[in-house]
Amino acid sequence: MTSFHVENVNIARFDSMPTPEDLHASLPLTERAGAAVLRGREALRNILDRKDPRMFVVVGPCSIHDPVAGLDYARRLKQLQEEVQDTLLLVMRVYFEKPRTTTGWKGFINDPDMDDSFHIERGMASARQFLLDVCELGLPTATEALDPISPQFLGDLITWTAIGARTTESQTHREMSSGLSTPVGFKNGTDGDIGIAINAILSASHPHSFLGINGQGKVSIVRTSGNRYGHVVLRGGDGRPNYDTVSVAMAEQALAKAKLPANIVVDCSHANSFKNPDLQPLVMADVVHQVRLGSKSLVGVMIESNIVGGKQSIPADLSKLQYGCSVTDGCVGWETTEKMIREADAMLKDVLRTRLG
Ligand SMILES: O=C[C@H](O)[C@H](O)COP(=O)(O)O
Ligand SMILES: C=C(OP(=O)(O)O)C(=O)O
Repeated sequence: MTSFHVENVNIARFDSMPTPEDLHASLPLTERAGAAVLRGREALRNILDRKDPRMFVVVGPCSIHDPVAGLDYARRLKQLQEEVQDTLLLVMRVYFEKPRTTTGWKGFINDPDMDDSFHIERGMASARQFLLDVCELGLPTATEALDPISPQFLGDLITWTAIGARTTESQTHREMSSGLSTPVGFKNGTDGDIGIAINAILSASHPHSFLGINGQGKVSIVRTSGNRYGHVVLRGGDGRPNYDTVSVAMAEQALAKAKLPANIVVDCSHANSFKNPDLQPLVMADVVHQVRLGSKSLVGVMIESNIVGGKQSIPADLSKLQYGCSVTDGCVGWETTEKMIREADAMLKDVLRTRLG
């Protein structure tokens, strides 16, 4: 035993977490929730394989911070899904992990009490409960996979995964994606570079071996078989949108050059709307218009939406939080969301027949 302090110099302490199996045992996947996940994944694969002419819409809050409001949102979305199911597959954004440009609240798993107490063990359990509740409604869910360990805890409840603009270039995230059970949308970089998303799709389509944990929480060599359902998400960047016809055509060319299927999703938020939620309907209408004009590569859109439009900062006194309003990026409110989706449904009705040819 030496007196040298050379290891974990900057680690204050380790606290234990339940294992993924422990959490699954206390909050098991139900028959109904599992069926919703499988149905949603199959529908997405069919859209990406051009066996289903519909578009998918990843829609919901920028981040979940209040499960009660989140479930209120999910119930509304479920009703809307029934109305538009012939043209659109709605997948609820259930984002618990927020990548920050510098610092800020990192989401419901990391800090469920939003007071820097960082009860990750409770955050993970509440996140699983929330996902179960949404899947029980029969709604498919979408999330950003940021922490490479989280999918072991939550992956059975996820239908679509995003790799964010800040992590698409990360080898860790590409390796993780190669083993995910869902289709994965890779965002272009924050600087607008779509090349990193194409490299990510290529990388994730191959098998990888890397370090991770298994269901018993044991450090393991994870060996994956590769994920062939990677696709690009255009989110704009460097202060410029990239959902216009020229940008979409350039993305199609880049995908063709890489011998990848032309599957493109447009994120109506972020740099595509200069983070101004009021502009998201314009982006969505433009994308749907491109589909009406014959675009076959546009398979989906993303909307940041909540019950109440806009955003709020996290107050020191949490009782002052406005119900149903984002604490991260600004969102469109529920009425606008309904209008955007109903208008898209109406615009797509007569063109879907021609999409599979
Ligand atoms: O979607 C959410 C944000 O755009 C992302 O987490 C970055 O946020 P930030 O720039 O406020 O840190
Ligand atoms: C962080 C997000 O997006 P991006 O990675 O495009 O910034 C998001 O969709 O929540």
